[in-house]
Amino acid sequence: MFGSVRHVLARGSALKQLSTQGRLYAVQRSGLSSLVFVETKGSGIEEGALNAISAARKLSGPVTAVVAGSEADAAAKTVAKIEGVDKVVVAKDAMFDHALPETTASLLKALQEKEGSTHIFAPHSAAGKNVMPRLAALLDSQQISDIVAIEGEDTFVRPVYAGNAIATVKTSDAIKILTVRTTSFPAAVYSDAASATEEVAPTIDASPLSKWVKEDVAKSDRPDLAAAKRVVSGGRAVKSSEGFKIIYDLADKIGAAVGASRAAVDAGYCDNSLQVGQTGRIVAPELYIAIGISGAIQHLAGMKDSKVIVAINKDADAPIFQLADYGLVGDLFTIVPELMEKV
Ligand SMILES: Cc1cc2nc3c(=O)[nH]c(=O)nc-3n(C[C@H](O)[C@H](O)[C@H](O)COP(=O)(O)OP(=O)(O)OC[C@H]3O[C@@H](n4cnc5c(N)ncnc54)[C@H](O)[C@@H]3O)c2cc1C
Repeated sequence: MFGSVRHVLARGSALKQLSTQGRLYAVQRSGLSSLVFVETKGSGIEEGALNAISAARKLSGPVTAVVAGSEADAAAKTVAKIEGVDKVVVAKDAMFDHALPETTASLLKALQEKEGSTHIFAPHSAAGKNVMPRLAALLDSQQISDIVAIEGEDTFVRPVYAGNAIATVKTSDAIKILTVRTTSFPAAVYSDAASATEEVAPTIDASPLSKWVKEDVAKSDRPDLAAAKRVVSGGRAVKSSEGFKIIYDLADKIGAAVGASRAAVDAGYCDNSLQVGQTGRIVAPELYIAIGISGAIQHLAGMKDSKVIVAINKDADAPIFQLADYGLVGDLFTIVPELMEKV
């Protein structure tokens, strides 16, 4: 089902190459260099940056991390210790808080021009997906989204059709704008040595187009879905939010994060931050247990790279069993309590 249909898409017309020729020469003369957008969380950073830095490291040339926000100086101290980062540029200004897309894109454009970067990376996170297309438009480039491998300085691999095919994309754009599927690149590690940091204050204005209102995040003591080693997910078959409790119980028993299908989320059985799939979170844990989930391609797109997949479903012909390493056919309300007794 997930055979890799490979095709090469050559992008960038001759006209476009001519129009960007000046910039192409400018970036080629100084060789490859990458800029990585690191999203800050107050004085901390979003972990996806570690995977984006690993991806950038696959190219030759220096890697510069961009840290922005009112506490960027504190966050920069963390980023400077990430292995593979050659320099951290720090834009300490409250206008960069919350990675508002238009303002952040303008910052990255200014830094690309300053550094002469050939490649700009961000995680394929909500912020990355929001900022990078705007940056691509500002730089007259085309974004390549959700890359899972890098074959060369202009050639990248990404899933298409909800992960049912793999496209190898070759771009002739002078500046490559890339979002990275974080589960496909190892997280960069921290070291004792710190790279250089440089404070910058580019002359850009905060965009009036979007403003920060508030954050409404479901609080949970369970492991974070994206980083968890084990995930237990429930589908429509749990029938209600009370029924979904069985998913939480098993997850807590084995120290797992909780996920859900879109049908379970849409029915209001659980919070939408738990949704796994094409329009939810992409996960690749060591163990994924899908309970009462049929295995629609949009769900599989978010979990098919899990190392071991266990499916519990009363329909022996459910598509999820084509992907599962272990399958239990039967009623989840019988099987899950039995399983909990045994683990
Ligand atoms: C553009 C688009 C994007 C989408 N994005 C996502 C996404 O990100 N994530 C996602 O999950 N879906 C997504 N979907 C929806 C997707 O197509 C499916 O509708 C959804 O995944 C189905 O959820 P489900 O498996 O829980 O429900 P169902 O398909 O209804 O499956 C329920 C399963 O439970 C089994 N079952 C029923 N009762 C029991 C029982 N008592 N014990 C055991 N098994 C039982 C049934 O046999 C069935 O296989 C998207 C759809 C579209 C069009």
